[in-house]
Amino acid sequence: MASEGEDVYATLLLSDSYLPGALVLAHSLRDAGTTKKLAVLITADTVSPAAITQLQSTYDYIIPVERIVNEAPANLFLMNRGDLHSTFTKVNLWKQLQFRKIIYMDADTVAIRAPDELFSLPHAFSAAPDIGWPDIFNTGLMVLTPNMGDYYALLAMAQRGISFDGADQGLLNMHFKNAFNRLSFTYNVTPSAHYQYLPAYRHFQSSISVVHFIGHDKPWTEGRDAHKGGTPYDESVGRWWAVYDRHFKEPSTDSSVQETSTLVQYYTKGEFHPVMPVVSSSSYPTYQPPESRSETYQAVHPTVGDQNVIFHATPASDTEITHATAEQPRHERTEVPSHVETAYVPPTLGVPEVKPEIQYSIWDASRAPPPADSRPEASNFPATHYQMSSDPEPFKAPERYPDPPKNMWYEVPKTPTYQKPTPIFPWEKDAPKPTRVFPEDELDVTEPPSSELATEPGPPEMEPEPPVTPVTSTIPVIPSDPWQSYSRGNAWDDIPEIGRYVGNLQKPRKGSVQIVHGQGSSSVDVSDLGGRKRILRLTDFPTELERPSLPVTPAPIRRPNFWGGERNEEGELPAAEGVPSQEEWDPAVQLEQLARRQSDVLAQKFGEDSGHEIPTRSLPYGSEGVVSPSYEAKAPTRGSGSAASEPAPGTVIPPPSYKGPSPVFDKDESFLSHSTPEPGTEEELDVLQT
Ligand SMILES: O=c1ccn([C@@H]2O[C@H](COP(=O)(O)OP(=O)(O)O[C@H]3O[C@H](CO)[C@@H](O)[C@H](O)[C@H]3O)[C@@H](O)[C@H]2O)c(=O)[nH]1
Ligand SMILES: [Mn+2]
Repeated sequence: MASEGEDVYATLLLSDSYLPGALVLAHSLRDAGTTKKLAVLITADTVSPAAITQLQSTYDYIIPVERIVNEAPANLFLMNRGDLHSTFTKVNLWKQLQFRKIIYMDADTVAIRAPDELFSLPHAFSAAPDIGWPDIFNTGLMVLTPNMGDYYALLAMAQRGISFDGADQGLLNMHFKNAFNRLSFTYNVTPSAHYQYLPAYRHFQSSISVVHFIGHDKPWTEGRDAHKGGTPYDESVGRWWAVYDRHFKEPSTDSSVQETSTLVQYYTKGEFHPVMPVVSSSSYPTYQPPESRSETYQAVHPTVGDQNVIFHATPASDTEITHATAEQPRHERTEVPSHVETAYVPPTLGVPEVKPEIQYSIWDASRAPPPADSRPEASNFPATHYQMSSDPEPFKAPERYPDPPKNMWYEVPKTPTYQKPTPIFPWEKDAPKPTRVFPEDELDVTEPPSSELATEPGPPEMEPEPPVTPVTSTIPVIPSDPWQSYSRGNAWDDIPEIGRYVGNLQKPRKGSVQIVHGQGSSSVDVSDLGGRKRILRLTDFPTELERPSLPVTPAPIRRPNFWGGERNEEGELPAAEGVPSQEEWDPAVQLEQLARRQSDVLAQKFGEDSGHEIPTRSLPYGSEGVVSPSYEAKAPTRGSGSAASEPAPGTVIPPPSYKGPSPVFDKDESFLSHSTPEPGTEEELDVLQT
């Protein structure tokens, strides 16, 4: 753990592919004699354990941080650097509060001299100008004071993808704007293959502290022979390789370095020469190397057919490392016995141990076809077998789980956001505070509750309106027989404000409200004002005594009849013209009259002497001599019936003709010619019955 307020050099490793850079940087600082500690921020999801192990040999602090990915990386492609999708992770530097000051250096920088003096700067943030746009700073070297204010501001920007170049340099320049302490360019010299200002370089060359290999190509991805010239860039690349060779070039004089350098070589173009442990010695045919090459050794990757090997560094990295081993100087090795077969151990699975007694393959794929009897390429891939657990013990949860992350942050709102809604109803203003009491808490209460609430309300007290007293207790005592003392009142019946409110609502309809006064009545006329207490018992119904008796048959509702006629004043239907009144209508007499009339007509038509005798016929069985009890023979008031033609009661009626009505009947002959209307609707029948 870092001591309080320590100064530290820090770099960032987002992928194994920058491992050579990170290690060369650390060694360059150490070699330059810095007294400060070295820290490396790593993203554990994209850096392999083998790389971390390698870092531990050089760095004092390995600090895992959350990877911050730019979710809107469009601007990155403007500079063709999609591989910089996660450089926002640099933001995590600002929350390393365990350090007083940090000199951050990209993993693609190399120190010519250690710039320890930068720790003494009073400024919170310092950086050197960028060669592409000198008004802004380059973020390959920054002197910063960790603080959470900048951290949260930068994090918020990063999460929104705010950066003009899609990476950290655009983001940090947008945040700090011109508020940065501008460092000399000598602290972050960024030469390129196209560097043109040679006189300046020569003039300031001796004061250069740090060189930074900006751009897609890095010294370790181009190989040691790529820049052998004398340009400023070539010279800078040479400085990098000098540090590399001091620590990682094989054969190393330092045995500890030799044991752990394989992974670095793997990510350094031209430096990887895998060792292949023996897997079998006799069961496979052997390969005899050509005589001419028997004294040299060239290790090759056995899984590919030629010597240009491309490895994907990590699943999360899109950086490719190319090894052109065919161009590399061959390493002298002991001659490999001809009977030895080899196997490949991928360096990412661990750093293979190089033991002097291990013997090597001698087939050079660049010069000869594969041995005729060799095994398939992938036959020696390592295989791991996993077995299902046969442990019968049920799973037991551990006693405690790891603590939640400490760096989670949530600000509890200081003032509650809840606001009481504005009252709508009048009673809301003086509403009693709600309380919650359980019945068992109240069992020892002997005092009955508020009489107005718990007992049957008596006659209303016509008192001057008392001041509003809020209901103090809403907890009734549970009686032995709850039905006896059950109140039909409501709490709000006793609150005058509610009475007034409902009264106002009902004002326009006051006249039609049925208010029952009387003994035992609990209702009070809402119109009965005059300074009296107005109580409206909405839920109280009148007792049986109070209720007026209802008519057995309710009076029918009179409506316009279906003939469309108006009612007369009494609401009766208008009298039909020519229709005798009910009292005057005796159906038996009418039948007789009809029959007789018909006979008369027939007699006139056919003559007395026609020879046709109209037979007499009795009335249908049971209807002889039937006279309506209410019948009183009267002269019809209207109609065509003649009084003279009416027979006296009891007269024998001649039998009717069954020829029925026919054209022989003249138009105006006096017999019943109107048809009986359809029976009326129920309403009309109601009217008729009364
Ligand atoms: O696959 C990767 C990519 C980047 N890095 C780290 O991120 C840094 C920035 O990437 P780099 O390739 O060095 O970017 P530059 O080519 O230097 O590009 C410029 O633009 C970058 C994005 O704005 C800035 O981070 C640099 O400081 C600036 O010099 C590296 O040094 C590493 O520390 C990795 O570890 N792995
Ligand atoms: Mn860089």
